[in-house]
Parts: sequence; structure tokens; C-alpha cells
Amino acid sequence: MTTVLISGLGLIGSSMARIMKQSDVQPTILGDDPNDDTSQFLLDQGIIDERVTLLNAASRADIIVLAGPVSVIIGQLGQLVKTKLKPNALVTDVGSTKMQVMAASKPLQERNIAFMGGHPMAGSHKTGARAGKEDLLDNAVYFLVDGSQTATQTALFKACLEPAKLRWVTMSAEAHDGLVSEISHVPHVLAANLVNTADHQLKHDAVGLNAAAGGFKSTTRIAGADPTMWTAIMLSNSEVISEQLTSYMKQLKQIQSAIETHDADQIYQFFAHAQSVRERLDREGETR
Ligand SMILES: NC(=O)c1ccc[n+]([C@@H]2O[C@H](COP(=O)([O-])OP(=O)(O)OC[C@H]3O[C@@H](n4cnc5c(N)ncnc54)[C@H](O)[C@@H]3O)[C@@H](O)[C@H]2O)c1
Ligand SMILES: O=C(O)C(=O)C[C@]1(C(=O)O)C=C[C@@H](O)C=C1
Repeated sequence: MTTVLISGLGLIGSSMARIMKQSDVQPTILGDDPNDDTSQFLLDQGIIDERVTLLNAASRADIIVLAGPVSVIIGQLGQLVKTKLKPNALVTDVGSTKMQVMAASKPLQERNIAFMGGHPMAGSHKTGARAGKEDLLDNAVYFLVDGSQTATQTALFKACLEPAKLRWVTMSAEAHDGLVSEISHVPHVLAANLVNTADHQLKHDAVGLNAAAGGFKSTTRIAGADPTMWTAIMLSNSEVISEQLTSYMKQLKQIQSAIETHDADQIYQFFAHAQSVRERLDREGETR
């Protein structure tokens, strides 16, 4: 019988618990979350089998999944070093950044505890266990960053998540943080900035933002995401995000200049390139 302890039972942690319950592994799921309402809801739904605290129950787990905000994950890695674990236990996480997490896991790995970094590339702007879903991660890319895990431990973890039909991609923490900054972290900054700027500019406009339709709403859906989670991500990948924002601002200045000078050709190329990339993305999504 496999026992999985999930710490952080919000959107991602509770979705993973739901998926694991559907797997052939049928693990016993121990859940740790400071939120009483969340924990009771998941117990009532049979999504977790027992409410525990991470440090009290860590010694019972074959797999420990850290699924709180990145800042919490980093703190917990420090606490787990001083905690008795099963000799074959695998510790893993779901945090959206990997360089700081992998660095924080070093002392644990030096104690011969297996650690593997992880990050499912799916989610939502919604948070909490009630927003979690059994199909949230369906067909998503799931990044893995090698630590000190064995092939057997990786296989057991993958078997627990088998119902989601994940696309496992292994890469270094550096490559992960660069890539994910480009396709997730920077877009979250831009979406929030669009909303804040429009709100500021239209403050005294009687109709204002209420007239916003699909264009504004679909480009800014992710601005509805949780500020605690995104503050932790920004602080944890600040250098890379800042560098990419510099290059983004350079590109923005180029299109601004083309618009100012009525350079129709450059403006057309700007939109035509984006359109073809975006359409390719949709096509690839449909064939999956
Ligand atoms: N939201 C997404 O789209 C998404 C996608 C992939 C990965 N992630 C990553 O997954 C992690 C969780 O994100 P989420 O969207 O599930 O957030 P969430 O806010 O829905 O859930 C976080 C949970 O962690 C709990 N928590 C807070 N402090 C804790 C502590 N000290 N010990 C145990 N639990 C604690 C909270 O009570 C909450 O239930 C983050 O690291 C995030 O970067 C998020
Ligand atoms: O779909 C969303 O709303 C998300 O924000 C999911 C999303 C992203 O695509 O940026 C958010 C954070 C992650 O670490 C991975 C996925």
C-alpha cells in the first residue's frame, strides 16, 4: 500500500489528490493544510483519507508532495531535513520555479533523502481546493528536474498521476526557469499591468472598463490569479523575469515606433507573425 502525503491542498494539491485517487496505485492520501475548511471539505469528499501535519506524518509517507506557495515549499524543505522519513521516501514539489527549490533541497539530498523537482504546466487563475478538478492536468506538460530520485521512485510517482496522461519533460532548473518565465511568469506581469493601466487611465470614464469585451477579458483572465502565489513566484525568479521584461520593453518600443511613423509594413509583419505562431499553437493543441 502506497502512502502519499500532500502538503498544500489548494488548486494543484487537491487536483493531484483527486487524480491519484483514480489511479491503479490507489494510494492512501494524507493531507496537510492550515485551512480547516479546505481540509474538512476534502475529507468529506473522500479526496484525502486523513488530515495530518507535514512534520508529524512525514515518517509515514512513501511520497511527499509539497504543493503550497513556492516560499512555503522552500521553508518546508529546510524543516524536512530535520525530520525522520522512510528510507525510500521521495520528496517532490509542484512549485512554479525550480532554481531556488532545487537549491533548498540540497541539504535533504545530502542526507540521502530522494528529492525530485516538479511542475505541472496547467492550472487556473482560481485558487483553493473547491476549484481543484480531477481533469485539471489532463494531457499537460509536467516538468521534472532531476535531483537524487531513483527510477523506481519516479515510476511510482508517475503511476500515481497516470490518469492525467501527462507529458513528462525533464530539464535543468535553469532551463525550466528561463522557459517558464517566458511562457507564464512574464505573461502574468503583463496581464496584471494591462488591467492596472486600463483601470488607472479610465478612472474617470463613466463607461470605462465595463465596456471591455472578449479582447480585454481573454488577454487579462490570468490577472485574476492569487497575489500571494504570484508574489512568491516573482521573488523566486526575479533575475530571469527582469531580464525578459527588458527585452519585452525593447520589442514594445519597436512596435510603438512603427505605429508612430505609420510603418504599415512593419505593423503588418508584427501581427502576421503573432497570428501564425498563435494559430500553430491552437492546431498543435487540437491534435493532442
Ligand atoms: N495555480 C496554478 O495555475 C499553478 C500551476 C502549476 C503550479 N502551481 C504551483 O503550485 C503551488 C500551489 O498553487 P495553487 O494554485 O494550488 O495555490 P492555492 O492557493 O490554490 O493553494 C495553496 C494551498 O497551500 C496552503 N498552504 C499555505 N501555507 C501552507 C503551509 N505552511 N503548509 C501547508 N499548506 C499551506 C494554502 O492553505 C492553500 O490551500 C504553488 O507553488 C504554485 O506556484 C500553480
Ligand atoms: O491557466 C492559468 O490560469 C494559469 O495561469 C496556469 C499557469 C500558466 O499557464 O501560467 C500558471 C502557473 C503555472 O506555474 C503553470 C500554469
